Formats: sequence, C-alpha cells, structure tokens
Amino acid sequence: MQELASKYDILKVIGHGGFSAVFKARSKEDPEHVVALKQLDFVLTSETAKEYTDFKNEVEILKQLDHPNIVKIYGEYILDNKPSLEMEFVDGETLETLLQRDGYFSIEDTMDVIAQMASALSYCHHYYVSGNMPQRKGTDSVIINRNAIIHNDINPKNIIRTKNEDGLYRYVLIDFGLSFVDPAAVRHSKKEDGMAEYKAPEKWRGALVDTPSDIYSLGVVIYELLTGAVPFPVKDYKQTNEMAALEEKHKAAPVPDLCDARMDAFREKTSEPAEDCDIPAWLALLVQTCLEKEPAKRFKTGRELAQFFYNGLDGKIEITEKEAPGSVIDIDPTIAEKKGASLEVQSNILTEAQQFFIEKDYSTIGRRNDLPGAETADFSIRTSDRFISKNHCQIIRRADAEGGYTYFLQDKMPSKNGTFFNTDKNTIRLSATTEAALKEGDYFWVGNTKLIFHQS
Ligand SMILES: Nc1ncnc2c1ncn2[C@@H]1O[C@H](COP(=O)(O)OP(=O)(O)OP(=O)(O)O)[C@@H](O)[C@H]1O
Repeated sequence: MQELASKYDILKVIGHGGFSAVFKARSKEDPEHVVALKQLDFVLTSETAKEYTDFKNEVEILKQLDHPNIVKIYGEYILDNKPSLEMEFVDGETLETLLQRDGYFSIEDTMDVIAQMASALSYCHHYYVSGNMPQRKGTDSVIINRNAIIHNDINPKNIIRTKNEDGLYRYVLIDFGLSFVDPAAVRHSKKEDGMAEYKAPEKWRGALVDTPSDIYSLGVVIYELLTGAVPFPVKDYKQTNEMAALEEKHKAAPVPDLCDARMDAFREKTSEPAEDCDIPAWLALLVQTCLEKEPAKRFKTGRELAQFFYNGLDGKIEITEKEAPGSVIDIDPTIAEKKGASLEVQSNILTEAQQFFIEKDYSTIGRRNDLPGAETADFSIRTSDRFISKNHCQIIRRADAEGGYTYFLQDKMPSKNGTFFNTDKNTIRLSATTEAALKEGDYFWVGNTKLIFHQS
C-alpha cells in the first residue's frame, strides 16, 4: 500500500468515469517515465479478496503482452487503498472522439483500423497463457479462456489513435475488460449499458464468452466507422423496453444494409446525393461475417479476420455462387412469349438470377436503385454488388443487311469499375470507346456479376 502522491506527480486528469480516474503522471523515481495511471474507484478492505487476487493475476498476464496495438501495462499497485494500473500513456484521441468530430471514416482509414485491430486480436487470441490462471464461466467478465486472452470490452472508447514518429497512425487497444472492473455489484451499471451496442448475441444469451465475442464487437465498431452509426443504436439506456428491443435485435434482427447506411451518412454530411457506395463487396462481407449471430459463423479469432482482410485486399476473395451457374428465375410473366436476343444474369450471393430481352437500339445496364427519383437503367440489375454502377454499360443493337440485328457491348463513360468481356473478371477491361461484337454464349462481367449473351 502506497500513497499516490509519494510515487507520482500528476500532470493531468485525463478522465474520470464511474469506475475509475485516469491520470497522466510522472514517476517521482524516474522523471523520464511518463505514464497513464488508472485508479479504480474502489476502496480495498482486504488485499486477499478473491476479486482482487483475480485482478492481480490478470494484470500479471497483461503485463506480458507486447504488441504495438495493445497498450503496454507496466504494473499494478494499491495507491491510496485503491487498485491502480500503471500503463503506457497513449497520446491521441479515441475513435469515439474522432467519430463525433468527423462523422464517419474513409475506406482507407477504416482498413487501417481493421488491419491494426486484427493484428492486436490475433496476438492476444493466440497468446498462450501458461500456469494456473483464473478460468471463468458464463457471462462473467473474462479475459482468459482456453488459454486465449479476450479483450471483452471492444468499443470506440477503447481504441486510441496516436501518431508514430514516422507520421503514420497507430491504433491502440486499451482497457481490457478485467474482472475486477466489472464485478457483479456494478453490472447493469452505466459501464455495462454503454457497451450494450457492441455486445455479442452470446453475451445477451448468457452463453460462454469467447474470442468470437471480440470479433462481433469489433464488427460493430467497423460498421460504425463506415456509417457513423452502430447497426442497432439505443437512445436511452435507462428505458428497459429499449434495452429489451436492443437485446432482441442483437440476437435476431438482420443487420441494416451497410452500403445504404454509408450513403445515408454521406448525404447527411455533404447534403449531396451519394453517387455510389464505395465499400468493396469483400469488405461488406467481412463486416457481415463479424456480425453473424452465431459465433461459429464468425471469424473465430483475430488471425482469421486478418487472413480474410488481406485476401480481400489482394483480390482473392471470390464472392461464392449461391446457386448453380446458369439458373434463371423468370420474373417477367410474359418472358416465355418473348423472343430475340437476351442477357442472362448468373446469380451469386449478391445478385439474383435475372433475364433481360434486348428490344431497343440502346439498352443501358446498371444496378437497380429504388430510391425515389433515382436514374434507372433499361436493365436495372437486382443486386447488392456495389461494384456495379447505376449506369455501367450498354448493348447497342444495329440492323444488318439480312434484316436481322447485330449486337455490341460498350462500357459507359467509362464505368467506375469496368466491364470485362469474354475474360475473367478484373483482368482486361473494355475501353470506353470499344464496341465488342456479341455472339451467342459471349459473356461479360460487371462487378462480381457475370452476364451471358444469347442471340435468340
Ligand atoms: N493508456 C492510456 N493512455 C492515454 N489515455 C488513456 C489511457 N487509458 C485510458 N485513457 C483515457 O482516459 C479516459 C478515461 O479512461 P477510462 O478507461 O477510465 O474510460 P471509461 O471507458 O470512460 O471508463 P471505464 O473504465 O469506467 O469504462 C478516456 O478518455 C481514455 O481514452
């Protein structure tokens, strides 16, 4: 037991919440040693209380962690009869502050956060904890499970952005959900409610918390970075009906469309119409996978998340086909009577199977947009594939000498993501001026969607 004032000079009060105060402090022994000091608002009556010994054991483990994206824990003391953590002082702003200021993040900045947080979680989810450490059960706060370390409290308040000497941003995960900070007595308190929007379905269900619970919470943070709002927001934590609704949503409701939410945020911020959603399909799939209700369907650890992320960046994520290639759903009841050239859309998880008959000299092709007043292509494809523009390419029909027609494919203007003719997607794109003559069986890619041309 020591006096805080005998060990440190307080330079600044960084924050004072319901559970703790955080100070920027300088060690009296070593003035070079500037730290963040977190002092829990809990007066210890005994140094041998089980909660406190568990806390001490957990801090012992956290002290061993050494990763640039995880706050370095230096030690644990009892100062002024209160448990206190001495740690690296991270000079920067939390994601919460940045979101409040900027609304939402660019794709590049979001990817930077994902890469760094996936790395941090990969490290602690695969950290081998040896020895006889506390293994917890149920929904209780838990940082150690099956020899993995779980953060257990990922939210935008607990990620600080700082700048390295090289000018690059470093994101640092702080505030592991230590057992002592969340004893039964303070559950359902402000702290618990504050993280409810980030809380994984299995936590609501009272099931075992494990590494995928961190993945879910990080998924909520990524969703918020991309759209400026969590998928299931709460206005008033004190309203039990709101909390019950929130629980139901986390457990069962579909996640609101990420791209729609981003475009709403864009419109709100700029008062301009959002042209196209800029979230790559693989990134949308990454967020969707993080936010799966069943932990087994999520990335299991930070490492799996990182692997998917880098595969996505390298263009290696194939959007898998939902149905056998070539299956066509006829939605137009008159379709059987129609004749002439047509386009067949092959279904995949983003796009429905569809068929379109070419009945005009110029038929534009693009992504369907149901927003009022939105420009509609002649063939507006039902898809959530954001790599397809609303006005992507067109088919030109020209009368030939025999009284029939020949057909040509042309990219539009050029389109943002290109049209790829008789080739693998994302290989050789059509130039805007090329008119590619079409014959039966020719195919082309718009985004992740394959269209096949049929002469009759
Ligand atoms: N190592 C650190 N370096 C710099 N600032 C920190 C550090 N740890 C915490 N802070 C900042 O101190 C403030 C208070 O932190 P604390 O973790 O107590 O916040 P909280 O989440 O509101 O509290 P609680 O622990 O009750 O959840 C926050 O602004 C946080 O960003």
